[in-house]
Amino acid sequence: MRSKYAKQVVEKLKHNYEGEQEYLQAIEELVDYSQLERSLNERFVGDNVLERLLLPDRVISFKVPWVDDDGNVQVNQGWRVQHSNLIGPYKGGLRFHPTVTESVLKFLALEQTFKNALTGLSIGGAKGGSNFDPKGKSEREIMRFCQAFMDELFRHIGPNTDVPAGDINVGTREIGFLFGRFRRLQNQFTGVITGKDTEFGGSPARIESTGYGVLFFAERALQTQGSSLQDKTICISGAGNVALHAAQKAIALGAKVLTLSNSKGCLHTDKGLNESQLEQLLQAQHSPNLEAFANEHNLNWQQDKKPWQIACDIAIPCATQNELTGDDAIQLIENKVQWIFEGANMPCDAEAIKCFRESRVTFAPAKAVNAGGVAVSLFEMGQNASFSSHSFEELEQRLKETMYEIHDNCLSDGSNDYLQGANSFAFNRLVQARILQGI
Ligand SMILES: NC(=O)C1=CN([C@@H]2O[C@H](COP(=O)(O)OP(=O)(O)OC[C@H]3O[C@@H](n4cnc5c(N)ncnc54)[C@H](OP(=O)(O)O)[C@@H]3O)[C@@H](O)[C@H]2O)C=CC1
Ligand SMILES: O=C(O)CCC(=O)C(=O)O
Repeated sequence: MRSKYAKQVVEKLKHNYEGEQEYLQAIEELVDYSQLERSLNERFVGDNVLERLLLPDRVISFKVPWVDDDGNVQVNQGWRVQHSNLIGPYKGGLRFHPTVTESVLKFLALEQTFKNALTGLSIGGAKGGSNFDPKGKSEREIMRFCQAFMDELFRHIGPNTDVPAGDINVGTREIGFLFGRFRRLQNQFTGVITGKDTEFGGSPARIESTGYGVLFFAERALQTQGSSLQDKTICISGAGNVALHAAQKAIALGAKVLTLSNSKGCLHTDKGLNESQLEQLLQAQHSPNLEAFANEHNLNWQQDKKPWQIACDIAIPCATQNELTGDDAIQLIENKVQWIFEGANMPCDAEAIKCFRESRVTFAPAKAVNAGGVAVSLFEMGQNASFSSHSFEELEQRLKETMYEIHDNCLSDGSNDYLQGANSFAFNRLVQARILQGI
């Protein structure tokens, strides 16, 4: 139930940002699924804390002119949304994809702020990117685009100001190009961006951390319900960084991974993928060609299909926002799915969340489940600040402990409701910080 104050704030934002569908969707989810009424004291309302927490501090928007291989000048739009540095430097990934808009980045930056607060660590929230489509571009074109993007971004970031990282289509290669340009422009070697190659300050576990973290969270959630991942069937969507590392860890923990997918279709096997198949998929430098892989290994390839029509115990959407709709949720529920762990950011649309909550399915939101990536990014920042390094094993252990702690933070309000618990924990931290730091 929204209070009168929360209703007024949401109505105002809906009016002011009409058309920013993803941003408004994230706002409504946060307001509806948290125990905001517990914060409704005089200061919260009088200081208009809710509106101030939901609005980004600033949105930086810029043009990115770059030269293609034919010598033509192309122009894309770039953004950095610095949502909140109340509890730590702005932090969050960069996404290069034709579907990127200001609304998408505003939702991602808002979610990032709450996710980072939920970790209990000292990290603020931001997100950035461009509508640049790297598909079909040469490596030199991608490099020139990254350099042009950094030619503007560099003046807005710094190790204590704002620390970007990767996201869709921004992996170790792109981070290298971005970091190289920053270093040249500023003549500084600092931890200004995370997800770097380990040869120049990267954390040995950052690539694996989001996907592995998803599975550590799932492991803890199932343990709490007296169950385990052993022999559970899992449908995963996506075939990028998060999806493949989630699949790899799921297999290592004894589960059966039935699907992967990409924008072209879905790979399916009732037997489950094995470790060496995952190794082969992880060798592909960028999102692998799943259809060719399915043909090579005699697996089932379903063109233009999503994984959600396949019966499984656990569904882990790891591709993109709103990829799992209300109809997909109904299908999963009919097929007796028991757990949903969001690996991507906001992959379940509002209708799907409603369906899961009305059924007996356990639903755990992205801001809790996929927080392992940003947590290990913070470890990379610490490593860079102290010119030290850590082993993979040490970082994986810290990641596991952090994911268990995030899991327990979600349940700390006693509601046994991951969505409500995650939002409320993060809200409480941010509201406190907002009030204590004045107007
Ligand atoms: N990388 C990280 O550390 C973190 C990532 N996340 C979130 O996880 C999700 C995946 O990110 P990541 O794995 O890094 O990205 P990648 O670029 O590595 O992979 C993205 C995957 O999703 C697929 N995909 C993208 N858009 C669509 C679409 N519209 N329909 C179907 N499939 C699609 C891609 O397929 P194709 O190649 O065909 O486009 C690809 O297989 C995102 O929501 C991201 O915000 C969250 C926390 C941290
Ligand atoms: O590692 C980071 O800074 C951010 C990761 C990210 O973009 C996310 O959690 O969605």
